[in-house]
Amino acid sequence: MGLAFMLLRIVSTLFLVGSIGVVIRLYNSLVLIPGRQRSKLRKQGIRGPPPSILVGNLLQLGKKTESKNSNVTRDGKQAITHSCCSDVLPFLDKWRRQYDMFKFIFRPLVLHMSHPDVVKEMSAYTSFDMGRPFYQKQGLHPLYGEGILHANGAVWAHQRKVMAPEFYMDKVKIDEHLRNFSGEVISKACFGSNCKEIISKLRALQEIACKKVALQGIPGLRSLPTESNKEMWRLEKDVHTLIWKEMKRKGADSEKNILQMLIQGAKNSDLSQDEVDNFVVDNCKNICFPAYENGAVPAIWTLMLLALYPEWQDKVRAEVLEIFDGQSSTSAMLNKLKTLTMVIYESLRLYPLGCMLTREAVLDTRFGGVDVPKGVSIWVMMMALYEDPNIWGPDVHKFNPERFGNGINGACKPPYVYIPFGTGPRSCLGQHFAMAEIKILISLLVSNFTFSLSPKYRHSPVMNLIIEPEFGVDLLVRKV
Ligand code: HEM
Repeated sequence: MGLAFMLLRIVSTLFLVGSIGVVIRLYNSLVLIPGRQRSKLRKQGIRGPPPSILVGNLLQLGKKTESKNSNVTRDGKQAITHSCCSDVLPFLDKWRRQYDMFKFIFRPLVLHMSHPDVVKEMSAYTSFDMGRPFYQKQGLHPLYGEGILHANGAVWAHQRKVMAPEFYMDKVKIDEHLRNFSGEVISKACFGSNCKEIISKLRALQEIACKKVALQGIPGLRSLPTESNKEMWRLEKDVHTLIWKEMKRKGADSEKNILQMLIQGAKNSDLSQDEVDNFVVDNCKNICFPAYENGAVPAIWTLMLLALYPEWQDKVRAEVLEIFDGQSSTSAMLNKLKTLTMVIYESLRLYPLGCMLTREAVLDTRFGGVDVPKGVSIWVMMMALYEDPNIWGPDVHKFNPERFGNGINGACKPPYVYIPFGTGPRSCLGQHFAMAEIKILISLLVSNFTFSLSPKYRHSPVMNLIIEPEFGVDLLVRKV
């Protein structure tokens, strides 16, 4: 009895001490450390809306304005205003004005900046990086060089798909077509064949991740065994297994694709077999995940804008017909598509793929004139920069590709604020691939069809990890 009582006392004491330890730890990481960080930043004049514990201001940030029912007419220019920042992140837009324009803290650990100078410094900074991906460390750049050429080939190989019968229909919801197209392109470029299952699972993974985006910052949430977390883990595992099978199946293949380049690069390293497998699978995942959506969505926005501004559609068509002259495209031809490049740049300004660039201070650092404590995340709000009249002039909310007539340097002051593909050592690995894909896709479409916005189209940019049209884009399509 006495022994049992003693044991019970020991266990309950251990439990009590353990619980107190956990509470102290949580209090420290959720209240004390962020509080200290906030106070350091506040002393330097950086203010922001009062954050709540755990989620800071994330829930407010996730709220968007009611989707507008824009009655788009065939010449619907008046019906659409291009003000993505205030549409997608209305709170951010409000706070930006309220708290000293550009600098504020918006959740305990996040320092929010959109001052142009910060971007310039960011491009030079490496101490903010948490390490470059392995393929970069090894000097492997699977999407540069031959990767891009391969993308060209893959896109052209799909020319007939774009011209499939459903595209001759009068009314087309373009989104699914372009997503399927982009999925096939990256699948071919990466694996040498159309791995529909991998792509559809990545899409499902992205849809779940979108729903959780507002809650991402809540500590520990990702590891709770909730239904959606379990579904996400299952999908992640499935994608991993499918890519692994693909890798084993094609191991000795002589075909030139990203998978082969990764396998080759990994083989030349001193990694163990297990590490090689994980390296190849993880990199394929990292490349396919952004490529699938990122290839399609900018093309969807560009088509929406060309449908809305037929004069630019005509200019792009004339340029494409003149340069391609009935032949298949080459890299040199793509480089000559100046008007189309200007249109794509303007489209990425008004409807950027992501609204921010993020870095974490891994050390106490001085950055943008501010002492940034270790552990603070810095979010550069690209979207806010793209809607700043001081940078772009009074027509900032207008679609005016002409502003890129003299390239990025001529379009904005200072030029480094326009960074659709990010900046520094972690900038977009697929930027040349993406530009080639979008250019070829738009060229094919404008040279075969004319299009205008359908009255069914509802303009409502929404943030689902990336900024996409909430209800898709409905076009009226006619064969040229
Ligand atoms: C127009 C389309 C695209 C845009 C606007 C875009 C934009 C971006 C941006 C802003 C980043 C973050 C850069 C930074 O933090 O500095 C990024 C990273 C990345 N993108 Fe893209 N992207 C596009 C298409 C693609 C495509 C098609 C692929 C793959 C084929 C791709 C692969 C990647 C990868 C792997 C990273 C991570 C790079 C790293 O962390 O080192 N992207 N992209």
